[in-house]
Amino acid sequence: MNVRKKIIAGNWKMNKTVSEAKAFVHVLLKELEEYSAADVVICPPFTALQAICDLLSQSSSHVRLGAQNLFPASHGPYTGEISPWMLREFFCHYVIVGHSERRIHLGETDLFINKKVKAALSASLHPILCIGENLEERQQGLWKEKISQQLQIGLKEVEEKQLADCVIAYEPIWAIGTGKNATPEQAQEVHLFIREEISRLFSLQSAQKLRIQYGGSVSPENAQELLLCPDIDGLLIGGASLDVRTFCSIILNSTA
Ligand SMILES: O=C[C@H](O)COP(=O)(O)O
Repeated sequence: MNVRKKIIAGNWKMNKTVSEAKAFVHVLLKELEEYSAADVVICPPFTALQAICDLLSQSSSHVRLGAQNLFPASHGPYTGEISPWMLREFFCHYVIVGHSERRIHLGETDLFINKKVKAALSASLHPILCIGENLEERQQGLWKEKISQQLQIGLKEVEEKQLADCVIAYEPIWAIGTGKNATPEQAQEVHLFIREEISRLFSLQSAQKLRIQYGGSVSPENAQELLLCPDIDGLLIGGASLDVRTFCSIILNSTA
């Protein structure tokens, strides 16, 4: 039986001022006052973490805070970077690592992402490790090799007991922000493959416990059928998480 609790996360990317973030969270907390069916996570820009942390600490909601990135060191001469311990100050529970936008625009490699995964875990943060193939790799039938490599290197030296604190997000690059989501069949095929790879790298038991999110053009129209797939345990939502009513409708209509 699938006992994995669904996890719906909103990745705002480089969007929203602090006042916009506060207005969003006020409505979110009201809409989700009684809600606990899935874990809900908001990943705002660093600048809004303090304000959202304050709002969440005054509420009894189950909404969790996540960051969009971290640097794999506790402190030091890394201009412009944020350490895992700084994120802990805002009671962040989750941190996105390895998002394809950072891999593409900032040249992040699997090895560097692996350092971030381990840094997050050592500070008791839950890394959301993003993986996924680009259009060319999909068209050439190379997605298995790509995903296998991202998992193998991204989770290198992660202990099996730490894997329980990780979330994997499958985000096909060709589906991000394009309005062309992976079909439930395509996503399920990859999620099952990810679980098999995790079983190979760790154990069947750990693979069965691991939560695997789908991300890429999730909308109120496609969220429910994606979440009905047996190996899809949640969603990592970009564009559709920016409007609070849309985000709430996805959560309430697809996980209640
Ligand atoms: O982290 C979120 C993903 O990149 C998906 O973004 P999107 O929902 O705008 O396609």
